[in-house]
This record gives sequence, C-alpha cells and structure tokens, in this order.
Amino acid sequence: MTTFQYLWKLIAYRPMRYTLNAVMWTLIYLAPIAPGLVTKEFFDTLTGHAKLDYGVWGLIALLMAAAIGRMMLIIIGFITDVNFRFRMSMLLRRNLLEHVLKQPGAQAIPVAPGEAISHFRDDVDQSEEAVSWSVDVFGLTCFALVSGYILIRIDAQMTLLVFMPIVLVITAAQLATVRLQKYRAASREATSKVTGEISEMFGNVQAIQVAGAERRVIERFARSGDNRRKAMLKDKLMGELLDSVFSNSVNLGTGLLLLLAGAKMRSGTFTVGDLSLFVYYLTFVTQFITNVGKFITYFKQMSVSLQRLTFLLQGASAKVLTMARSLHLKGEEAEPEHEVAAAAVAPAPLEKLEVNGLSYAYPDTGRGIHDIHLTLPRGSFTVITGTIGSGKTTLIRSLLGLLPTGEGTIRWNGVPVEDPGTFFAPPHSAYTAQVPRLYSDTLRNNILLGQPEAGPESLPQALHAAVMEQDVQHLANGLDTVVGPRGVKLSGGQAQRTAAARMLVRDAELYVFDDLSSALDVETEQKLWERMFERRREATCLVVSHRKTALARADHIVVLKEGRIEAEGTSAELLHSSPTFRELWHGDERKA
Ligand SMILES: Nc1ncnc2c1ncn2[C@@H]1O[C@H](COP(=O)(O)OP(=O)(O)OP(=O)(O)O)[C@@H](O)[C@H]1O
Repeated sequence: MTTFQYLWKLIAYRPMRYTLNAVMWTLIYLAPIAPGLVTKEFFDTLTGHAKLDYGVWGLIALLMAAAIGRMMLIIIGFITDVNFRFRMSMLLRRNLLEHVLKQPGAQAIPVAPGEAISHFRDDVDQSEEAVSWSVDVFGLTCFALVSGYILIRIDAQMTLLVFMPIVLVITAAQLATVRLQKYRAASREATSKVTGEISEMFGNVQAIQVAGAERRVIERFARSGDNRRKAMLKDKLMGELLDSVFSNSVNLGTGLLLLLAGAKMRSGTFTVGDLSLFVYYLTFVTQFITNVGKFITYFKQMSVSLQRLTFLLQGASAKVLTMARSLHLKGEEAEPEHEVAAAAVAPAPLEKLEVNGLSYAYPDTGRGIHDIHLTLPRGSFTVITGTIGSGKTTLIRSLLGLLPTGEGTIRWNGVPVEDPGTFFAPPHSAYTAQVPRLYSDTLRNNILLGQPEAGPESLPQALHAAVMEQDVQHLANGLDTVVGPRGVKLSGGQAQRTAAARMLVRDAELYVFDDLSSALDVETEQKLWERMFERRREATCLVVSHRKTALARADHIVVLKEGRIEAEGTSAELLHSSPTFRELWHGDERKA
C-alpha cells in the first residue's frame, strides 16, 4: 500500500466526519478574509478613500462580530477534529490489536513488547497527524486563492513582488525538511529502542541481579540513552531552525512591503487601507506555506510509520490496518461474529485426532520438526518425549496453530482442521504451556481469564484436579490473592498448577500439557494425573514429559530426536527398542 492510499483509506473510513471537519477548518481559514477587508475600510475611512461608509463604530462592530464568529468556528472545528482524529487512530489501534491477537500465539509480535507499544502509540499518532493536517492544507489553499485574487485585483505587481521572495525562502527551507525527516526517523528509532530496553530490563531484574550484570546493563542503557539524546537534539535543532525561518519570513515580507508601498502611495495608486490588507493577509499566506510544508513533513513521516506498522503485521497486507470496523462507541452493539463463530462450531466429541506429515522449520535457525505422524484415539494418554531441543514444544505449538502453518494435515474425527489456531481452543482443546504466563491479578481472575464462573462447582473442581486446593487455603486472601507481576508471589509449582487449573476449568475434549510437571514433585504429579483421570475419563491427553510418572501411564509414547520421530510404542516396548528412551527413563530414575 502506498502512503497516499493509506491516507485515503483513513479518510474514507469516516468520509462524512472528514468532510465536516474539512468544511469547518476551511471556514476557519477563510474567516480572516472579512476582518482584512474591514480593516482596509477602516484605514481608508481615515484617509477618505473608503468605498463604503460604515462609520468607525460600524467597523468596530463588524470586527468584533468577525472575531466572535471565528472563535465559535474554532471551537466547533476542534470538536470535529478531535472526533475524526480519535476514530481514525482508534481504528488503526483496534485493527492492529486484533491482528496481533489472531497471530500464532508463539510468534504474535516480531519485536520486544516495549517496542511494539511504541509502534502502537507513536506511529499511530503520526498517521493521525498527517490525515488531520490534510484538512488544514485544503482550508489554507482556499484562503490563499481567495486572498490572492483580492490582492492581485488591488495590485498585481505588488502581490508578486512581496510574495515571490517569501515563497522562495520558505520553499528552500522546505527542502531542508528531507534532512529533518531523516533526523525524525532516527530519533523515533532511538526512542523505541530505549522503550524496548526499559521493558526488557524491568522484566528481567532478577536475571540481571543473579548474573551480577547491573553495571553492564546500565552502561548499555546509558549508551542507548546517549544515542537517543544525540538523535533528539538533531531533530529538535533542525525543527526549531526551520520554524524560525518560517516565522521570520512574515517580518521579511512586511519589510519588503513597506519599501515598495512607499513609492506607490506617494503616486496615489496604493492606499493606507491596501497596505493594511497586504500586511494582514501576509501572516496568513506565510502560515499557508508553512503548513503545506508541515503537511509534507507529516506525510513523509507517515510513510515511515506505515512501514513500521506493516512490519508489526509480519507479512500480512497493510490493508489490515485500515479495514473499516465498528469501534463500538456510543453503545453500538458489539459485532457478534465471534459468538456466532463459536456457536456455529458445535463441540463434536473427539473420536480420533490424526496428524500426518506435520513439519515446521523456524525461518532463522532452520530447526524444528519434520514429518510427524500421530494418532490420538478418544480417551488416550499420549506422551511426547525426547532430549532437550528435540522439538517437543515445537510439535505441540505447530499442532495447536501457535506457530505459522507449516506442512502436513491435521484431522479431527476425519475432518481436516483448516485453521488450527482458532480451532484448538476450548471447547475443542485446552493447553498449558511450558512456561506459565500469569497476569498481575487475583488467582481467581488468572484461572478464569474472564470466563464467567459457571456453577458453584467448576472452579473448586478445577483447583482440586490441579492439586491446588491446599495452596489456596494457605494464601492470605485465598482465590482473591493478587499474584504479582507474572505470578512472582507464587512458587514455580504453584504457578504451573495455576496454569493447569486455568486449563481444567475449561471443558475440553483434548488436553495438552507441555512439560507441566517440571516444577512438581513426583507425589504431586502422581495426584494430578490420578485426579485428571477420575474427573475426565473420556478426555484425550497429549503430554510432553520425560518423567516416569507420566511415561508409565502412557498408552502411547513418541520419542523425538532432532525434530523427527525416532521411536514409538509403550514404555515396555521402548525400553526394549529405543536407546534414547532408556536413557531418559533411567535418567529420571537417577534424579528420583
Ligand atoms: N523461536 C525459535 N526460533 C528459532 N529456533 C527455535 C525457536 N524455538 C526453538 N527453536 C529451535 O528448535 C529446536 C526445537 O526446540 P523445542 O523448543 O521444540 O525443543 P524441546 O524439545 O521442546 O526442548 P526442551 O526440552 O528444552 O523444552 C531447538 O533446536 C531450538 O533451538
């Protein structure tokens, strides 16, 4: 998408609001035409050159009326502007957020969270700015045309002589905006780097401390801060320099005007009123050129913002950004599409899940999984095992659509799953990741994640199944205990079982656990599996584990090595046939 198309799409999102805004600001910019003419009449009245005779008080009344009228227009103009701007930027942020939430969960954003936030904030603001300034350019062009016509009719030669040098000075200064734009892009880049570093630093305080890396981290941060300072300084200096050229060009024009007008006034072809009109309009004409320049700068910055926002889309078309959607303002009904979609997919009981030829390679490392075949019959307990880095997590994530689609097919009861990312969610499946992700909220909210507490049974049941009920009793406020950022107030095992309870509180046909037991002792893990089976005999489980507790229960075990299936079968079969399995099995025995 070109920058112009992007601008146009944003305008076309709310065309009536844009038009209303453009009309208002055109009226605001045209408004000074009247007081200019009244001022001219005033001075011409004093020198006896007036064509209309309103008298001094009449002219004062007209000036007052024009000032009040313009004030009113400006107030309305701000209302229309804010309304339009808000909708435009909200559309961008809404679409961007929706896109991120629809991405394969394991790779939702291509940059650090802090950097993504800076795109959400600054690049959207920049786009909003450019569209909003297009309105001003239109209004000021109308003013320039009308005032130019009036001035040329009074004295064409004076108009050209006074305005041409100003146009030249400002155009030359405008050319310098190319450099300004470069500086602006650099300062923006430096700012997002600093924001990204802050967010990573805050998220990793413990890791920094235990590595004794405080000083080095601070030094690195200081270097980034210093780069940002230099970039910002260049940006500000250039901006101020250009602004001063633009604002001083009015004085330059007034000087020229006085020099030229003197001779003309002596010869009687130019009145004092004409002079006042020229001086009065001069400010606005200069403003016109300045603002056109500003618009060009904003437009160029908008193209940088468009590039950065498109990068966040990770290959999706930039059209995603401007797709017209409701913002649900003023009590508009929420789009029912999600509920409809969810209702349409009746949770067909899982009889058999088949995976054929599933492959995925990470683009940067080329590592991943190759040609995986799996069959999970209803009520089965399948364990994926293998050495570190053999591809267990990648297999689970590919199957659940948490990574971009690779090769292979997945069939649910014989029916191909077209979009695993949306399909593998409750009520079809529930998943606990290897690293539990918790919010800084209450334990209850972390488990429910907005799901209504259905009956008096389901939450306590899920806590019991996750072997969490004792822990809740010992927490200061039970389920209403706030767990701290990323769940820091919980132990590793508690955090994992909270994630398990989050999964179990959702009714699902397929339960997927990625190394759930890594922070659990053998006894707790034993209880967890027992309760799991008591509660949901029919549930199908796919579990990543290298622990005997899980391996011994498995109906079927798949051993991965370097992304491929090395062996599969029951534990008894594999102990006989697979050296990798024997190593894992006895390794766990040694640990126990
Ligand atoms: N985001 C990523 N980008 C690039 N390569 C990755 C990424 N994640 C994992 N890999 C690589 O893919 C391979 C499989 O990783 P995966 O996390 O699936 O292994 P695993 O068997 O789950 O390991 P572990 O037992 O340590 O959890 C590894 O070689 C790893 O380095």
